[in-house]
Amino acid sequence: MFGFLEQNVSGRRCVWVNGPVVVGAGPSGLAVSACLREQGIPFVVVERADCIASLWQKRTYDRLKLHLPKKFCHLPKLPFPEEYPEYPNRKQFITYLENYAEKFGIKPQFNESVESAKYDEKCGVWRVKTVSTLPSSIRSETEYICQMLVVATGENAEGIVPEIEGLQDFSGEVIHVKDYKSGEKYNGKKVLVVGCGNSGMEVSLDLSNHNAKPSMVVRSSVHVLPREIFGKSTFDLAMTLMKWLPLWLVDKLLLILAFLILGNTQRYGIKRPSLGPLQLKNHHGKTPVLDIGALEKIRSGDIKVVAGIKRFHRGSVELVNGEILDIDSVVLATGYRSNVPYWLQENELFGKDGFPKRHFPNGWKGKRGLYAAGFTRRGLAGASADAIKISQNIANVWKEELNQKKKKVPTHRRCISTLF
Ligand SMILES: Cc1cc2nc3c(=O)[nH]c(=O)nc-3n(C[C@H](O)[C@H](O)[C@H](O)COP(=O)(O)OP(=O)(O)OC[C@H]3O[C@@H](n4cnc5c(N)ncnc54)[C@H](O)[C@@H]3O)c2cc1C
Ligand SMILES: NC(=O)C1=CN([C@@H]2O[C@H](COP(=O)(O)OP(=O)(O)OC[C@H]3O[C@@H](n4cnc5c(N)ncnc54)[C@H](OP(=O)(O)O)[C@@H]3O)[C@@H](O)[C@H]2O)C=CC1
Ligand SMILES: O=C(O)C(=O)Cc1c[nH]c2ccccc12
Repeated sequence: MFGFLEQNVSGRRCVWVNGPVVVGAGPSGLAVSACLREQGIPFVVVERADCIASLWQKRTYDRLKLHLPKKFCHLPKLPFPEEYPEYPNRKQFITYLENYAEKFGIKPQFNESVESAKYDEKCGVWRVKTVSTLPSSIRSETEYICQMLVVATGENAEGIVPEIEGLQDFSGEVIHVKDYKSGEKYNGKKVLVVGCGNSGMEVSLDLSNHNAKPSMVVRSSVHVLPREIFGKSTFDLAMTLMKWLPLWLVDKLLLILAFLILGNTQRYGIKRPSLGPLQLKNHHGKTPVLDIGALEKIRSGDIKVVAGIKRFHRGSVELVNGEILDIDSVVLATGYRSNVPYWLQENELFGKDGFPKRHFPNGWKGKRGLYAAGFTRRGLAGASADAIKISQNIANVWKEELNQKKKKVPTHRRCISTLF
């Protein structure tokens, strides 16, 4: 896969990659790599962490389980083991991904963070610059040069930390939910959970299960659906209904069923958005909460629902309705963002928000050999769909180029002398 490897005068390693460079070794990067391996195409995977699936290994909490049934979450060419439960837990999912990487011989370049990637028009190549993330190492840099680039850095690359008045002066611990592991250490503590997406709901539940006292901030609205309806996955049911009915009608049915099972969530301070849950997910990327028990705790008062935040004080928080709550700690479950705009110097495929400008199913391919995997806002199933299309497209380009090379001298040779 490495054409050649050299040290240039400034100490930067330059690596010519025969085949695509894949940025990110999460489920999306692994899925693309596995499909490329099956097609016999060489590739290099670059990963900033020291392991595969770093979101799952390092930035998720102990009790996490997939919230969609396993048939919607496996990657291409390898279903979950039969003995896995319907909703695999975090450890099982990580084991599955490790076996996946092993099976397809995926060996990422770990501890290398991509800091910039730019298309070199003159040479017709992508220049992908990485910096070592190892703390003790001197800043070692590598430049990968390739003709195809697969962006697989994820929708959840960075935690969003909102600027809230007084937060700097708050005397207790403040963490983003990506650093939350368990409610164990919060026993007896009053914890403000900011945000009511799946993270905020599940962390509030975990805190309550560990005898902490969570208050969850709901500043606007959210759709809460039961994870299962009459023993069948709500997501599965929705997918089945969508084959026959328009989205708005499926939404109406889901909301009727949710009302019958959960009751009126508004009674507990949780307003529903005016757009239905699937329409909201499709048009705005906002995931409905699939409830695994938080609502019951809200009903019983073990999780308190509170209004938006006005400002923090040293040991308390002031809400927009004037209420003041004494709190010991804060968990910011305030969402994630893509980091693509920080490093990819391109503005045709990706927009300013770090997501492809064109929506599913059209956002996976750009120009000049650029691809986006895992930005469909459709979870793991979306990542798998991208991987299949991307690898197929790369295989076609690859085979075409091989045929052309048989006929004439490859064009990139002209450039090599100017690269160093
Ligand atoms: C808590 C949580 C639970 C979820 N549960 C489900 C679920 O049950 N079902 C479902 O379908 N989806 C779920 N999702 C959606 C989630 O997006 C996918 O599960 C999946 O992790 C996405 O894979 P990915 O490879 O696209 O991104 P990631 O898993 O985030 O992987 C991206 C990788 O790229 C690396 N990276 C980022 N930037 C750089 C850089 N500049 N240089 C080098 N490497 C970089 C990261 O370190 C990371 O390892 C969940 C998400 C979260 C946050
Ligand atoms: N078991 C599982 O499989 C789990 C899956 N996930 C997935 O991970 C992804 C990320 O979820 P999540 O981390 O919940 O992020 P989300 O983006 O879904 O939710 C962020 C929440 O934070 C709120 N918020 C943001 N800023 C503020 C602020 N300044 N004050 C008050 N509230 C604020 C938002 O409110 P508003 O709507 O008003 O902006 C929203 O409720 C989702 O796709 C989710 O499904 C997460 C956890 C568990
Ligand atoms: O868990 C997530 O974040 C997902 O994106 C999975 C997902 C894709 N489509 C959905 C619709 C409703 C709930 C979850 C998902």
